[in-house]
Amino acid sequence: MVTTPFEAYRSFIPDFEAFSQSLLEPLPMYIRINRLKCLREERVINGLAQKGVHLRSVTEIPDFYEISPWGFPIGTTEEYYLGYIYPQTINSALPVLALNPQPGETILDLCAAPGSKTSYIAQRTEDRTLIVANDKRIDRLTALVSNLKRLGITGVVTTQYRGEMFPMGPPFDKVLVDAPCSGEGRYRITKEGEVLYRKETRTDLPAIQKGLLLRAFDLVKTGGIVVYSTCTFNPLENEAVVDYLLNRRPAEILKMDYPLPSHPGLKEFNGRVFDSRISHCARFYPHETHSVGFFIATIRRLSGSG
Ligand SMILES: C[S@@+](CC[C@H](N)C(=O)[O-])C[C@H]1O[C@@H](n2cnc3c(N)ncnc32)[C@H](O)[C@@H]1O
Repeated sequence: MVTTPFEAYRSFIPDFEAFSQSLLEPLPMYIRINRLKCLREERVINGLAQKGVHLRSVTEIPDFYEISPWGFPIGTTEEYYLGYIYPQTINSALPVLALNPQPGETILDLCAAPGSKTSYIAQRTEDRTLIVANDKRIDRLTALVSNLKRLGITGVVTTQYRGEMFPMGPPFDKVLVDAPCSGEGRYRITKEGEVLYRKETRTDLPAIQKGLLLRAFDLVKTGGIVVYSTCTFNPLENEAVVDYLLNRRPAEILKMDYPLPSHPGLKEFNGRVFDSRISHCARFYPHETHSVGFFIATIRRLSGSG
């Protein structure tokens, strides 16, 4: 039996033993082909094959490929420097697919750096949407700008605000809140017993997440979409945050068909009962998706004052 820090979640994580076992396996590695620059995918497939790297198309997610061997330093290849590929885990595509960005829309990515989702939004819209990519950290925004430049993306404006205080102005069509979180979904243990991706934080993450989601909602137009995502299992950073919004604003949670296996949002946790609409949120587990753990709420702003 594998011991993990997730015993408190045993009651709701499906097939808990398989889940725990999966945390001992290395994380599969994926890339996205950047079609804004790479017009012939054979160029990438053949170029990487010459270096001993093989690609398997992830049929469920447009533009994504699993690479083998997993540990290959893909960020040192010519294909990476030319902006033809972007290393990105498959779950990270899901909030963008949920946002369903369309050319001509104005989209705010409230916690954007280093730009994995911003750049996928640009790719999905052929760089024909105006994206405002915000992050509170300048060092991470610098990485975002460098990524966008390498990928050949032009339709992005960057801003540096605490998202909770992002200035009110003309409303956006859509807002993505890929929130700072405890990152539990990235937890793995190596054969040597080393714990990967464990984050220690003294910050009150749920308080920050609630502030970000509320502001995102106020920044989107009536009928517009807010997607809230985290890579953690913790219900206090997921369902409880969405519950907080539902109690304060006129919102609807959309029931989505995600292309990877998912489970409904929880009805309750530790005796705390959540709004029944939260069952339309989606939870993703690493042993079922072969990727990191994830949570997504796709929210529509309704008219009215709440
Ligand atoms: C999960 S990461 C975002 C990853 C990014 N969406 C991507 O796909 O590349 C969370 C980001 O939120 C930023 N952040 C943390 N607190 C914030 C706040 N109060 N307002 C805005 N950004 C914040 C962090 O600097 C970090 O870059």
